[in-house]
Amino acid sequence: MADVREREISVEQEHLDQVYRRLEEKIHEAEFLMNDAAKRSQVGTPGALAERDAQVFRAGVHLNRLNNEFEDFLFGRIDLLLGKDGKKGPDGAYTAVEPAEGAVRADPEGGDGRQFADIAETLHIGRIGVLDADYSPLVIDWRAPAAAPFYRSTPVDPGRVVRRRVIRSKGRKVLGVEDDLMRPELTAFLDGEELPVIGDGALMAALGQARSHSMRDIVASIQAEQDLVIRAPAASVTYVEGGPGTGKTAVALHRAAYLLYQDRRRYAGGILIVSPTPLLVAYTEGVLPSLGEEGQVAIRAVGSLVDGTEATVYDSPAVARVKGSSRMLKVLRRAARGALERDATASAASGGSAASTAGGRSAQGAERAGAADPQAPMANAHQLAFGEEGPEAGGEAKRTTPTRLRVVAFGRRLELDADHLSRIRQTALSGTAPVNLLRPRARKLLLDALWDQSGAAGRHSDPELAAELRSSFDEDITSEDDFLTFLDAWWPELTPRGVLTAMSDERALNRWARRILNPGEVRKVARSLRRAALSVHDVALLDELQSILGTPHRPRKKKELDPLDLLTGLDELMPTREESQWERAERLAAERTEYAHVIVDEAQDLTPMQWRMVGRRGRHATWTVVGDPAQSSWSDPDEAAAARDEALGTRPRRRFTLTVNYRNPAEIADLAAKVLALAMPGSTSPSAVRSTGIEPRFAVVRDRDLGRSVREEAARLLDRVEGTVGVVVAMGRREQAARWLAGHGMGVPPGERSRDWGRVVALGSLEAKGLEYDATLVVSPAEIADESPAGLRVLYVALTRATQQLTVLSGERDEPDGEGVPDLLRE
Ligand SMILES: Nc1ncnc2c1ncn2[C@@H]1O[C@H](COP(=O)(O)OP(=O)(O)OP(=O)(O)O)[C@@H](O)[C@H]1O
Repeated sequence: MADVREREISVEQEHLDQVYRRLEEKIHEAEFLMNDAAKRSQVGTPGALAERDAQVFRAGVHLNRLNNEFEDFLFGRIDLLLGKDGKKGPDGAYTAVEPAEGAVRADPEGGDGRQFADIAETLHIGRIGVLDADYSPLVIDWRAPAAAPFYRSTPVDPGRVVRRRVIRSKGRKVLGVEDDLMRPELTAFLDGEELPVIGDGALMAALGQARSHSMRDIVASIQAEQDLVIRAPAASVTYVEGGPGTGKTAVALHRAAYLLYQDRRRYAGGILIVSPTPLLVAYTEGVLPSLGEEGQVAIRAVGSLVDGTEATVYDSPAVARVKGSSRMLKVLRRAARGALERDATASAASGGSAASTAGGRSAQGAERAGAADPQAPMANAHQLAFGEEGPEAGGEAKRTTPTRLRVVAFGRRLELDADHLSRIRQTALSGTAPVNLLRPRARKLLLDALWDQSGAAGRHSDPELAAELRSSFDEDITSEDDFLTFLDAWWPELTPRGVLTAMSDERALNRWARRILNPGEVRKVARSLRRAALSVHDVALLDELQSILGTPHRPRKKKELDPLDLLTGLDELMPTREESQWERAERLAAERTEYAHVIVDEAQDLTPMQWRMVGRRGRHATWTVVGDPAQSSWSDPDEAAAARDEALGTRPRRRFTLTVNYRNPAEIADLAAKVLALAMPGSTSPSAVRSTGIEPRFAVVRDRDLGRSVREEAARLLDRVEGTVGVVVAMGRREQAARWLAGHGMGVPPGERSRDWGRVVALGSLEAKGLEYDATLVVSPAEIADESPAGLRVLYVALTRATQQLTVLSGERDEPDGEGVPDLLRE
């Protein structure tokens, strides 16, 4: 058998060598194109320059792909029977292909009923397609319709596939092959020799591998039910549900690569993948480059969807529940209008007037603080643990709204008092237009009121003269610095951050949240907004505020010219350089706020406000939404579902369910199923595809020393697995757990120094979303479950992270029995 294996490896090696020879030829071609393009740069006509840019762009992309060091560049092969004429299935894949009549023949001797056939075609599958010089395929791109049978064929429905082979290689060397036989009843021949079968199949080989801190692609072992999702047509909404470990994240990533391959032009508009945490972004972001796709896909954590924000702080569950709820929408709308008038009551009460007068005090500086200030205290983000409220944003100079406007025009002193100003503001604010876009309207209303007061309106009966007089009146006033300073203070340009800061004032928030939030909620939300860092839930509020406020139109800055060129007149002679195709692509990617396709991972966790934020990024997009309601950490799934439906609109949905758990061995999946039964009675868990024979371990905190027990149990797991260990604790303990694992304040015994603690990670329960480890230590199930209304579902997530071993550590609160099994996990 070893001989056969070696022989089969050398057969694949020969093929790989041929592929590399061809790739080298293609690299030379691409280099030639680049050089040729460089030469054309000598020719200066605009047409030639544009053509050169386009050519360099294409050749550069090509070279980049070919030079990319693909590990296992070639990974698959299928051996096929002679087929009927191929027909495309509804999704573009050749699934309907069946063997041709007579492709399989019965034993000529009649003997034991065995069947025989000849292999008519062999296809190699890889990360990108490579054609030979005569255009015959040496490697087929895994996303091409012809590659679909590699994934879709099963022994139940084999189609033309007799043998599916996964080829393992590193660089240019083939290391091994694993075969699955799709038609075991058949004796097949290739070039007159019987087709050999090597190994136990690729899936089991892939699943048994140790995990690292980044996810691997599954391109060599995608299963049939997953392939249906990956290749589903992109129209409307593709909706995928499946329990933990069913490959939802993997499928979502492969789908992005598939869509790009299938319609690159359409998806030049960008694909956005929304992920729940920065940890999951970091874990998954290597998958697309390994599939040969980069650039057009943005993977963003839900706390980083607004440019320039990277929120990692979590609000306490009570605060998150309010901030995530769609009740906030009305509060924000009121706040965005109310923030214009910050501290009006306070300043009126103290008799203060920040009015701008023609020769009197000016409101200078009034606009610098508070709502209009982009540098308001929240900009100063730093990491805080869940539940901590952090330092108060004190010491900020409060912006006060001027309560009087005095100007001198046409030799008369004119004045608008607080009541008048307030009426003008109300008139300007009527309607739903974005607040920042209403400033010109407010300015116009002020001028109208001053004009009325001036009495100049009746001076001329001739309409032309009257209009002239009015426009010189307006000019007179608006050219005064004091009027402009007043306007800036009275109707400042608001920023989302500024309004959020204004909402940290409990009295103000109370006004804006009247009959929407109760006083306790107002207090908590205002307090949470006074901390220095943005929370993950604040980001959706910022985004909502941005759309409520609007961005005032600013004339585009004129290109700056070199003063010397201006002096010498050279600027007239120098043609302005056209933006190159490359620069344009980069600029568009940087400016992109809407996408052609949006993929939402862990969709069950999006709050209503987050759905609104994500929805704004895909107003004209097609969608792939993957999630598992049983893992939802949001307390009110019905409210979130309504917001989701609003974001997705009336687009039709195509639903898929994934049913097999590839991550957890049966021993761990069975334990997790007990919590699922409590968290969502009646729902079924996915079936685990393998078992290890290793039961979960139940440990109990020793000597009431939680920290030391955590470290001991983590060390024990480190010794038992080759890859990573995740220690999952309640959110309130995440920083404490990191200190325990670092050994702070504990004497570290000599034996421990040799352990590789870099393989261990401490995680708050909400951060464990989507991640996986070789081994997991779940600390105090009761603590995790009690932390929020969705606590049992969060615990279910924590228990389903391990690919090999699981330890559950219980404290007193878990009420462990004699075996250490906590109350929540008993029968
Ligand atoms: N066809 C496959 N071949 C090999 N490995 C697979 C396959 N499908 C899934 N896996 C592996 O199973 C694990 C779980 O996959 P993934 O994280 O995508 O699941 P999930 O459904 O998103 O889980 P969760 O809901 O818990 O976040 C990953 O390690 C993934 O690589």
